[in-house]
Amino acid sequence: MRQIDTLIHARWVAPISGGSRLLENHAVAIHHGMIEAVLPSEEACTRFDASEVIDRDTHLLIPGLINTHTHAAMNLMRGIADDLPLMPWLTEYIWPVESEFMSPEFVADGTDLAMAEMLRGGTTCFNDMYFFADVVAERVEAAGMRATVGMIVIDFPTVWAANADEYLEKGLALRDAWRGHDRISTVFAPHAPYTVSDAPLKKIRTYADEMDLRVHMHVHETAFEVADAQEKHGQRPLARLDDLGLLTPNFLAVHMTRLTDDEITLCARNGVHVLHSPESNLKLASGLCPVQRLIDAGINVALGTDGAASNNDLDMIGEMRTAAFIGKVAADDAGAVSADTVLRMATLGGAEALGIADTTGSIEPGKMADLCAIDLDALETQPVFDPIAALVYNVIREQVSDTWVAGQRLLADRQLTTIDEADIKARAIAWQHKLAAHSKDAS
Ligand SMILES: CSC[C@H]1O[C@@H](n2cnc3c(O)ncnc32)[C@H](O)[C@@H]1O
Ligand SMILES: [Zn+2]
Repeated sequence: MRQIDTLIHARWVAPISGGSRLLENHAVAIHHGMIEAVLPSEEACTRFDASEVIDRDTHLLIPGLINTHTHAAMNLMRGIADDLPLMPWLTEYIWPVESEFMSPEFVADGTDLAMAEMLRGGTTCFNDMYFFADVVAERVEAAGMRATVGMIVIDFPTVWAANADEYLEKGLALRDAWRGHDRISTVFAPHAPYTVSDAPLKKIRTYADEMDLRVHMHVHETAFEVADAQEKHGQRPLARLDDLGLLTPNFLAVHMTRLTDDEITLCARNGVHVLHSPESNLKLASGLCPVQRLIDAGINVALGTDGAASNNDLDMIGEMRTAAFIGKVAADDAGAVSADTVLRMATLGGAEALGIADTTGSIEPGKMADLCAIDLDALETQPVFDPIAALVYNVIREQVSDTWVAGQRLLADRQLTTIDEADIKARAIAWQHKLAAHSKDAS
């Protein structure tokens, strides 16, 4: 018998890749953080002697969910300014609060709160875009999560950097500091076409090509953005980004509403990935992303929540349901954006977008054990004809029992193992008192 670290027996396993849609009564064998085998439970008992055996006999085991677009620390601004469209939300509330309160402490506490929420909802990896990315990386390291951390650029001075060159310098220093880390990597993160000028975008394009790094950017979020770009640059944002050479397989375009057929063809031809954030798009009334049309054109569409100030949660299970529902309406077709499609978007599609699909995103030997167990035993989930459909159309995130990253159980029977829940809750409430005067309700 082979000695291994962990054997997880599950009622169902959805591996996402490898040919089987759903396996019943299977086990996942884990050693040194890596998946060693996925095999029938009975056979696993004869082949492996595990130090830890975990039975999940009413559960569905899926790859850990990958939140491909968020601003984790914005969890501290959850509910500060609701019921507003993007630009007034940003310019009258969010940016003023950020300019007054942004600090390493804010980012540390906000990121911890976000990671606690994400792990409790089955998310194992997130792609972040925020200030003090050095602090984000340190908190991710401490919590044991996986993340791609944004080397942000925005063309106005903040407490993080004075100008685009300094943002880039700090980003590249961050990349050097975390290069080769097994769970943390860096991506360029220019904020949006309307906040970053041509010169820094050209530099980012050159660096991204040279270093083969992803470029994560809000694009075509609203009709206003598109109209404003036409007025200021004489062309729509995607056309400008294309002229700047940014539309490549390294480009991650967040939001992507108001797309023409030609723009979809352009993105497909250039291998652009789309990071779909349906709840933020709905709440800010930004617009619809034509997900099924993008998929039909051959574009990889992944899923993200955006920040908690525009969502107002980091619930990837809820986001899957919303993506499926709104995707059907956008396509005028109940068969569009199926449960299987959104589960793939939230797992392997996310890993492909972030360039980490050799490490995570599916349950197969050789990948890291980034996993999520969901208990389907709840009365409200019965009867379970199809566990994947139940997950997308019925389950709530409180049914997530366990979350593993690289084989480490970061949520065990709904208890976080690396983040102190009571402490982070108290810190969030302390920030609420500091920020209270800036909330929309107070004005
Ligand atoms: C440069 S750090 C990130 C920057 O983005 C702001 N932000 C958060 N959500 C959105 C969104 O949906 N669209 C555009 N900008 C957003 C955040 O407040 C930071 O300032
Ligand atoms: Zn965003």
